[in-house]
Amino acid sequence: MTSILSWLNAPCRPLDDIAAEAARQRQDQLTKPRGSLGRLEELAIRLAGMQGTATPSVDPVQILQFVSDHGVAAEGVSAFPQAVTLQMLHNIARGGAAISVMADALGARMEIFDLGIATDPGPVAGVRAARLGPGTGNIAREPAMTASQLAGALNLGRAAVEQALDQGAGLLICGEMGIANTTPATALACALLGIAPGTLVGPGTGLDPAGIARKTQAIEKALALHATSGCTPLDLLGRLGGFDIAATVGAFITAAQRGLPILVDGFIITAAALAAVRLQPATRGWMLFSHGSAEPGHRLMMQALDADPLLDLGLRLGEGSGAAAAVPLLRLACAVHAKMATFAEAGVSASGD
Ligand SMILES: Cc1cc2ncn([C@H]3O[C@H](COP(=O)(O)O)[C@@H](O)[C@H]3O)c2cc1C
Ligand SMILES: O=C(O)c1cccnc1
Repeated sequence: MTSILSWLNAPCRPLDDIAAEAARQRQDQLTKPRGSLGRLEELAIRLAGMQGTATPSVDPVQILQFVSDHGVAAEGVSAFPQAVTLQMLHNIARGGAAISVMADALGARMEIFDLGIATDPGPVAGVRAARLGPGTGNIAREPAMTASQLAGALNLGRAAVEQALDQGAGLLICGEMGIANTTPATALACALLGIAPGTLVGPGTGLDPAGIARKTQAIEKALALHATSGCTPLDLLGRLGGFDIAATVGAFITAAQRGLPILVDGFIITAAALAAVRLQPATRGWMLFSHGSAEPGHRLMMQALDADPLLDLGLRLGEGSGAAAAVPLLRLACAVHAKMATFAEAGVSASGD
């Protein structure tokens, strides 16, 4: 296992401090009061440091959409039945899901993966079959993944990012769809942060209080069973995570190693981001955080990552939708950085004295 996944330990690409400093200096010469474009300035500077260029660009935007089932759905932890995962796979592929419409509106590339839906859909136009099993194990009773499934999911995320890089991607978004996946995301975050389930658990797709109590119990059982002393973040990912979450971890670590900026989505993808940072702390430097999810535990995960989201729109969908919503901000940050006139170019006085 360790040898199959030795790439996980390869160092992340260092950020280019010289390019970031040059971008900071350019921002101060643009025709606006210094700092007046606030976080748009910061975005351009960070992207310049990641891409090692004075003129960063996030295009083409690559969305990787990971669809998979979660055995813990059997514990009644979602407001929706497991069959919705398969139905949504077809909907995403046909263009009817929120992320499908957003990707189209943004002109972003989206690749859709079936990583293991409970029922094998057979060939579906626009979907890559990369099935690791008929969903994960029920974490309240057994580990989510075998060692080879975990390695398969991590390697798949890696290969997908390598392909996106070959196609010139400028920004990575990972999305997920899989009924019940706020449960493994919560369990993983609880184990990584040492927080009790009652503090992090939330309604997901819309559980009532009795449903939230069932979900809390399922997570408590899973933690008692799997989060034993001495287990590593990789053990926790395999025992408590999901195919979607593990593929995202593999994708994020690879993006940081290969120098591709990451735009992190909501609750589930942030749990994956947390696991990636625990495995490879320097991954954090490659992450931008798109939005604060309405799922209550998201705030604590973001605090642990020292992350301040760009948007707070009350979204609680997943699919990469919150990250997609923030893409126009990144594009605007890059555009003003590259195209605004400097004080010297425009003949505008650079100071009030
Ligand atoms: C129609 C529909 C579309 C979705 N798209 C994303 N999710 C989101 O909700 C699920 C997680 O919430 P829980 O843990 O409560 O099941 C995941 O599939 C996530 O992507 C959806 C959920 C539904 C019902
Ligand atoms: O923020 C998310 O990613 C989220 C929240 C609730 C349900 N599904 C996804």
